[in-house]
Amino acid sequence: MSKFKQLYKPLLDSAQWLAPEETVIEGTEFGHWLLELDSLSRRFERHCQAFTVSLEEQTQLSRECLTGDERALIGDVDCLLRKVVLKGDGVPWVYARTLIPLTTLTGQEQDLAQLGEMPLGFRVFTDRSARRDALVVANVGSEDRPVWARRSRLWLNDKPLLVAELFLQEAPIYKESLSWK
Ligand SMILES: C=C(O[C@@H]1C=C(C(=O)O)C=C[C@H]1O)C(=O)O
Repeated sequence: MSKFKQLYKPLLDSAQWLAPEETVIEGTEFGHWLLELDSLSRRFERHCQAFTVSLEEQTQLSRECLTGDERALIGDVDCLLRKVVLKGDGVPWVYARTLIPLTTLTGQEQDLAQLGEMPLGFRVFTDRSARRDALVVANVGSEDRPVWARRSRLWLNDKPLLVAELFLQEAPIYKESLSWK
């Protein structure tokens, strides 16, 4: 089992999601990252020479495996599960887990199943219909050493997908000297 699966999946699974206004993130530097409504990949690109995605796993997930929360957000449907690690200059920055309902993988959106190592954000945010909502955040670390995660729903042509992201220790969001841009 890969390190990512072993360490990061349980962290994301344990997240107690909160609305941003219920947390301390607003007005902070890292808050600007967590609240990004546009593409996170595009923003990361501005903080490294080479932004890459490594595809850890892509499998089909039966609707019975969804949590109640997930069902409420994307429907009671079978999904494609995509797990990736986003890297800046080879350093792991984010572990991301995306649920793409099979009902979303229709028409123009069929290509979402074939992204491979192309960042999902590059595909989604070039589409004019793209939008993000239902954004929640969680600190899965401690108060002294926060490890931030967020979950949000993306819409493409009114079809949903659900992305959960865990911001790893080396991610630029923790670097105070870097202003958000
Ligand atoms: C959703 C975005 O895409 C990023 C890329 C992902 C992928 O390739 O699977 C997953 C989550 C995101 O952090 C984004 O850039 O905002």
